[in-house]
Amino acid sequence: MASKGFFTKSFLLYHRILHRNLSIGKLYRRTLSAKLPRYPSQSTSPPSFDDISNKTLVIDMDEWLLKSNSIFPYFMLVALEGGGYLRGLLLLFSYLFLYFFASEELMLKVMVMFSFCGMKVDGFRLDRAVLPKYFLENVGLEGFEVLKKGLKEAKGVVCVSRRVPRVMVDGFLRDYMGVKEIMGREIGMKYGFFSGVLMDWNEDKLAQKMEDVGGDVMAFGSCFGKYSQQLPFTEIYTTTEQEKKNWNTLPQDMYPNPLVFHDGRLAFTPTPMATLAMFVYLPLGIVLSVLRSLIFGLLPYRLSIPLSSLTGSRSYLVGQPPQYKTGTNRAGGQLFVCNHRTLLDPIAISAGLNRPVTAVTYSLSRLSEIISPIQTARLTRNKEEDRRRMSTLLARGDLVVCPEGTTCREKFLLRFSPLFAELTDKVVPVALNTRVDMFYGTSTSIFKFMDPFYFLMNPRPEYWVEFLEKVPTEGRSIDVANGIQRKIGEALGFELTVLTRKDKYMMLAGNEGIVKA
Ligand SMILES: O=P(O)(O)OC[C@H](O)CO
Repeated sequence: MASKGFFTKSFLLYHRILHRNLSIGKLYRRTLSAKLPRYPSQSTSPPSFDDISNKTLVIDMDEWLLKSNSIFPYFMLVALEGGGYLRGLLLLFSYLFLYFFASEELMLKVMVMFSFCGMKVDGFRLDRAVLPKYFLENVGLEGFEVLKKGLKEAKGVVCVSRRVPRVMVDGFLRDYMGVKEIMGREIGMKYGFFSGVLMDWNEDKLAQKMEDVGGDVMAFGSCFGKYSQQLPFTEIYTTTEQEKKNWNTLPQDMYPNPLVFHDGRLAFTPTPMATLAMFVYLPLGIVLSVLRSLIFGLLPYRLSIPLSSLTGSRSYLVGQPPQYKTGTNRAGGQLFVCNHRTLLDPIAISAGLNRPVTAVTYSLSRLSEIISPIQTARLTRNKEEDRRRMSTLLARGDLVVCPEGTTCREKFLLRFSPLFAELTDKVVPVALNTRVDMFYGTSTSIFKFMDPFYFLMNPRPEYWVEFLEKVPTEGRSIDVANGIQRKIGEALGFELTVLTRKDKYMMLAGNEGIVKA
């Protein structure tokens, strides 16, 4: 009992001393920072944000914002999506070779060299079109909260990327995180091409920036500790790899700007092992893609669906597909209105109905038209001409329209163009969803004709087709179109937007998405 009392007293004494020291530490930090701003204190505890309206936050992206410190996947994305499979393979082999003996800096320089050397500077859009998705999936909620607070309340926020070059992070930080001041290492350029040489980190530039900003500077990231004597930080907050493992991932509904569009073929994070697995799988994937194309192109659906499922692909039919049209509609066939996931949507609907349909297309490559197992008909984007063409087709038989006009990979629906609502008195909305595990079957690249092959190259591609209740097309066509968009959105749990094909192509490819036949 006596010893228990002794321990309790000792513990309380220890606690009091500790508490006093910590309080003094806090005071010390403030006094110190006021007198000697060149020697800031460092803290691993969460920052207290009483009033930061006159402070500037400097946040290290790698150390404070991203959960995983592995940056190889971002370089592999640049190499594969911007350069191709050969460049990706070279990057992978050089990385695996150097992994065991090269320093971090050497590895970084080699990765930059293999990913960027010879790539055109003009039109480099991977930082906006491809990389943001992968950075967003790696943002730690705890680190993000600091950035969010800073952007809302602080005098300024500067994001620093010491490892991933600035050209790779700019789009993500600016467009999705809302950061305006971004500093990072540069890559050499010559004659409009990246040389692949990674420039040294310029501490003077950061110091200059801090001087311009003035006032109290709170730094987030342990790397700032190294420079605490050269840079005017007042407080430095650090975290460890171990701590970051316990961080939560930023949930999608908390993204400051939603990720509606993204591009690139890869549908997985290309870590070294995942990339190696993809290269090993690739020959089999090509065989599977050709085989599945032949199965769907040559055989009737009652054979092609079970056969393709033997190759690993899956199709799910939800709800009862409508039978042949009976009734007194103006037109001869039924009009199916669906959301747009891939070029294969009309084929999936045709398979669900177990009968042929015609699909209207816009900016489809000639090759895709030739190899299509169903009939396709081009639209012109001239309203009168398109109405005439669609009415003629509908009079002849069933017609599939994707009024979004372009595919969307994420759980969003783009604006539905209302022309279809003027063609018939009833339409059948169809909700479509897909799942891919290795490659996206859509793109804005010049090799768009490869889209269906990429979809079929996945180890286990999946399609869901849900036929919804018929909808009358009474009232204004725009209201009908919005109503059907809402119905499909509800069935899929997707968010509705007013974004268009033009918005998508301008953002991802910098053009309006007109594909030459
Ligand atoms: O390749 P997307 O995503 O622009 O979609 C193309 C349309 O299906 C063409 O009709």
